[in-house]
Amino acid sequence: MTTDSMAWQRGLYAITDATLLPDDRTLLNACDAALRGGLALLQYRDKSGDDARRWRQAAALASLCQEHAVPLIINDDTGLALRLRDAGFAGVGLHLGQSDGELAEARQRLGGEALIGATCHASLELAERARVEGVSYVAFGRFFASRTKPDAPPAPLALLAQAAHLGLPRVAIGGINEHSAASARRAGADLLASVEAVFGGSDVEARVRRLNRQLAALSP
Ligand SMILES: Cc1ncc(COP(=O)(O)OP(=O)(O)O)c(N)n1
Ligand SMILES: Cc1ncsc1CCOP(=O)(O)O
Ligand SMILES: [Mg+2]
Repeated sequence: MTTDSMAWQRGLYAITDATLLPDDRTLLNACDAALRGGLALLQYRDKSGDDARRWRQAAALASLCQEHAVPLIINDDTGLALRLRDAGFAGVGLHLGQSDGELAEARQRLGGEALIGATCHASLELAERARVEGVSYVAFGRFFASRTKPDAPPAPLALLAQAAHLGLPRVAIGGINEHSAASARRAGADLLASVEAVFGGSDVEARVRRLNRQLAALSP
């Protein structure tokens, strides 16, 4: 797989959740279904602190994502992303929040090709700094109420248009679902990042297909 294609820059960005997907089988089945439904990006987000589990699950997802030619983004953990890359998995990227380490250092360690994203909350200044540090995309939000991360700082939709000058794909996160995706897209989001709308129900593939149909109806 190569990530020099632009396909990752627009569409649905699914993020895993250890509460909704508590064991390996549930996680892999759900991610496989989501990938079949059509994702631009998949993020592995696991706060368990269990290194063996995180390696096992991330490696299984990296293999799955490679089959589907979709980049796998590792949340928070530059070391895990590097370890996967060094194990030979293609298309492994990284997402860092404001307390998750230095973006410039991650860029230097992962190299120029890796997809690296940054949480910018509601701040254009953070996004401008992240761009200087070499990120591939900037993420803003939360834009709507989120049960996954209810205390994430809120952001106004108008920010998405204000970030256009950065020239980077803009991710909208926080409460993105079939009721809110259209307004986030119309406000300027290139990528719609979601946990619950993708993984919060039984038929994951159908949920993803529904969201994609909605987005396709709004394009270009
Ligand atoms: C695409 C995307 N955007 C934002 C976040 C949030 O990152 P962070 O602020 O570091 O919070 P945690 O996800 O680590 O709880 C994200 N993970 N992905
Ligand atoms: C990780 C994160 N960062 C800001 S909101 C959020 C959670 C997104 O989950 P959901 O799509 O279920 O609101
Ligand atoms: Mg983080």
